[in-house]
Amino acid sequence: MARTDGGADDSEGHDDAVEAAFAAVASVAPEIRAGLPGRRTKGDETNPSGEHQLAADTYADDLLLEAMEGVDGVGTYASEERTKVIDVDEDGFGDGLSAAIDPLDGSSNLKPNNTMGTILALYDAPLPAQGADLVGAAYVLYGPITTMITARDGRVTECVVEDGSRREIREDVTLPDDPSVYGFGGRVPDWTRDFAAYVEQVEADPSMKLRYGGAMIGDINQVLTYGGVFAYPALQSAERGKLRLQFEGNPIGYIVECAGGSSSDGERSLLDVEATDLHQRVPVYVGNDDLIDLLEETLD
Ligand SMILES: O=P(O)(O)OC[C@H]1O[C@](O)(COP(=O)(O)O)[C@@H](O)[C@@H]1O
Ligand SMILES: [Mg+2]
Ligand SMILES: [Mg+2]
Repeated sequence: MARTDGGADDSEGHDDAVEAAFAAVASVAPEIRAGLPGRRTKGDETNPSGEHQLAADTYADDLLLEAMEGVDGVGTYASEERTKVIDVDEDGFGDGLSAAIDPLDGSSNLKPNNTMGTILALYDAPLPAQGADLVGAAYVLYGPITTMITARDGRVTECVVEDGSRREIREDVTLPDDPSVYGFGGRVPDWTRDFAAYVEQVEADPSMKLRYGGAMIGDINQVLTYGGVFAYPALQSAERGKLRLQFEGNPIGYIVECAGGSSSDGERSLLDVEATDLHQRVPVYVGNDDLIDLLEETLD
């Protein structure tokens, strides 16, 4: 399902802060990328979701915190790698937008040298916040080239990141009408019966090809490019799935909805899911409207 307004509007004057936050993430993207060699192994420390952190996860997190501290209009910083929200405004009162960041998305892809990303969500509300309070979201894709997708006010733009600056390569990015890719996470035997029934229907369409890369950002960028559906579903062993609402589900739902697609937790738009905890998980289904409608009908 898609919300009709694609999240909160930007009329309350956050334009400069949203733009500055996008620029700040772009500015550190080359440094994050350059720091990846030598930070590819897991350490003993775990993040608040209980996953072992790579040196690269915490390295990227530190750089992004520093970058957000310099952004006027951003009041707080939270990330997948930290337990608590941090005040980053000059006065230390946390006034301004809330930035929620997945510093490295798909970090288990670092060992086999595959695609990864960085995700930014900007909420006009204290964290944890509902997706409907988003005023902007973005991601960086560390692929063969570094690109960045930004979304705000119902519009999505794709840029190449060069020397820490963005050069626009595609404006008004929308999902193609003739979807051709799908990527579904979780072990197949762990899928629910209803989700397996959905997959069967998707696979019955001869124009649909499997593309699953183990980094949501890589898979989402394929959906934005070719049209289709990405899911990290509710599992028999984990009814809330794997991905995190504040750092992953909400910003990706917002971006896909701004690009004319739909998002769902199985029942409703991701942007309508109640936020109860900073690190709460949520099943994520995003893609072309028809494919998400079919998903919601099948899971009903
Ligand atoms: O290894 P799995 O179970 O396929 O999980 C892959 C999924 O988990 C993630 O890596 C989770 O993100 P993090 O790397 O930020 O923890 C997604 O990017 C990806 O879609
Ligand atoms: Mg992630
Ligand atoms: Mg991560």
